[in-house]
Amino acid sequence: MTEAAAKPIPVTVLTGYLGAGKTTLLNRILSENHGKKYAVIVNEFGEIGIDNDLIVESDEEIYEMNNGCVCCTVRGDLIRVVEGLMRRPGRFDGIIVETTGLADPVPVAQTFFMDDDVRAKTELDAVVALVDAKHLPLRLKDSREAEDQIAFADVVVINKSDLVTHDELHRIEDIVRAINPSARIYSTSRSGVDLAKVLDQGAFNLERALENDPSFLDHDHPDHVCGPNCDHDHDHGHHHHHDHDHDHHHDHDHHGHHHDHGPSPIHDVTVMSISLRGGEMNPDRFFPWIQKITQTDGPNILRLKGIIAFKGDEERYVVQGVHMIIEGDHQRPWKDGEKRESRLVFIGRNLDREKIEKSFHACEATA
Ligand SMILES: Nc1nc2c(ncn2[C@@H]2O[C@H](COP(=O)(O)OP(=O)(O)OP(=O)(O)O)[C@@H](O)[C@H]2O)c(=O)[nH]1
Repeated sequence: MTEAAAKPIPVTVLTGYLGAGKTTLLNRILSENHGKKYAVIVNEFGEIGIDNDLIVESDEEIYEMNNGCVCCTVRGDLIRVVEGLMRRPGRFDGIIVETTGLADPVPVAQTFFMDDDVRAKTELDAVVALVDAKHLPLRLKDSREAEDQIAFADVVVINKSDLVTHDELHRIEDIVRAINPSARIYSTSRSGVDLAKVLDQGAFNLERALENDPSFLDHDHPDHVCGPNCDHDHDHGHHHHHDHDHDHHHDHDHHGHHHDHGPSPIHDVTVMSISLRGGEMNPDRFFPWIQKITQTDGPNILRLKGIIAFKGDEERYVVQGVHMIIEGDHQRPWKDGEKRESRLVFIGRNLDREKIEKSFHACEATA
């Protein structure tokens, strides 16, 4: 084995709340000409895989981990994927893990210390948190996750600076600094931060992680014990001392005690997702519908994203939103043999599933 191959592979964990700009940053990493090769691991939330469709096409290897409960995905799939990558030394310069917007980055980070083999061959380089400058004040009110993600990060990228004033941006910087005084903080739009400030940082600080959470390295971390229906294999020296009975569904995650502000609440079970799948859409119905729904239900829509097939349109149309801000664009031509269907996911609170489903299907093109 060459010396280069023996060097631990740096791992960058991308975190940040739903819609903050993680995939936008990932796409830059995959498209920019930096001469490095990354393996990408994406964990997504929502029943129908859309995130993978939003990642630019590139030569990089992309591993999707769909719908796993964060603790199980981390303990199972993530270790397996990383171990698989490690068997091919020299092929990658780094690993990037994009976590779901609702995930606590702590168990993801822990993975790189728990398994001896993984620990020896990888090096957690930095936890990078994306922050949506426009919606952070709202997030800090309603989502403990948003604060936890910032608190645990080594690098914080305050994104969407185009949606706020200078004064607001300074206020956001102050808030982020107050939550995490030791992080490197950058402000940008379209996740346009200099990649040299994000990758290869050597910024993860185990001592700081342990200071914030003395049980960070414990195999039996109290926060990350799985329930009885956990389906991951328990062969990592990880035993179940107590059950906290959660159904292993996609809409929950765990909180580490890495940021000291009182007892940890139960995960955010109020967040739900609605996955819609339909045929070709009539644009004259679809656009007014999506406009209306984001105006009326916007406060409850944390995230929406979809790939839409419009009748008579040769290209796939991507629609994305965060609360009332929505954007859309053609992505690429439909490929031969690709099913021309429309998929749309809403993630939010108090969403009326039946109403949304029915009105979505009413936008379908009739023959
Ligand atoms: N106005 C504005 N929009 C942005 C900016 N960065 C990203 N967006 C848009 O915000 C939406 C969400 O961006 P993503 O990069 O998909 O966010 P994400 O964090 O990967 O989202 P999830 O994976 O769903 O958690 C997309 O519609 C982006 O085009 C920005 O700086 N300004």
